[in-house]
Amino acid sequence: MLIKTENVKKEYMSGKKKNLVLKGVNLEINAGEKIAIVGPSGSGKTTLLNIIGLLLPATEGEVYLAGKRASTLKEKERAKLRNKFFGYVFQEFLLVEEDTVFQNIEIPLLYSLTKKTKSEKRKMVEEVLEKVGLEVKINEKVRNLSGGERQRVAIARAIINDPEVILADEPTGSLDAENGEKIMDILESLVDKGKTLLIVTHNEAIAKRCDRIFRIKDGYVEIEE
Ligand SMILES: Nc1ncnc2c1ncn2[C@@H]1O[C@H](COP(=O)(O)OP(=O)(O)OP(=O)(O)O)[C@@H](O)[C@H]1O
Repeated sequence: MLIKTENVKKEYMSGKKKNLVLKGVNLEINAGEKIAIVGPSGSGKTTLLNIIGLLLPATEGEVYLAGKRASTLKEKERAKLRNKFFGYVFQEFLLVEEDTVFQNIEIPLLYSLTKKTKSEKRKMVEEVLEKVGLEVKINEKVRNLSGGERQRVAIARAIINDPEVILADEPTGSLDAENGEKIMDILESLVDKGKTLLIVTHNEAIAKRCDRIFRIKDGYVEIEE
């Protein structure tokens, strides 16, 4: 088992009122699985994804990543997991508009422990761009790209450090059906090569393409095989 959550709870404060969004989530995810996280707006999908991805602390409960207890990790180990274990794909892309596709994708390499030469970096960026079918745009500025192309750049950046798990928050949300399907094709091809995928989606057609669906309802997760 690659990822496990044990009785994960998350409470937010909105003003003086407490809002218990996750009331006790128990999940087990195996390597190579394709999981959709679905549920109504505000049900806690992004919250759950971010807790699993070490971007947000749980109020209670525990997350295990490759057997390690997340709560006991030192900051350095957490940073390493964020950089190497997870690849994050968000809807808002978080790309640098004025920079080229190459410059945007090499960013995670700048934070990696093993320093790369310029030509090594170029080769790695070319390889991931080939995986997402965007080689020809390597020197294009991001601001000149379409929504679907931007999402492909975001995926390329997420996989450049060869993560084990891809966490995707509504990666098809801003795209039309055809481009959304194409992005899903790319994510599926990565799973075929051994990666694990957790994808938050409102789109039932995208969810149906996954091995299992985690449906958040009233703070708990119902699992559909
Ligand atoms: N930082 C925060 N502080 C207070 N409340 C928050 C915070 N982040 C999220 N919430 C609340 O927690 C609930 C769950 O939010 P979350 O973004 O996880 O839902 P979601 O299922 O991903 O929603 P959507 O489908 O609309 O993106 C919402 O009611 C939201 O307002």
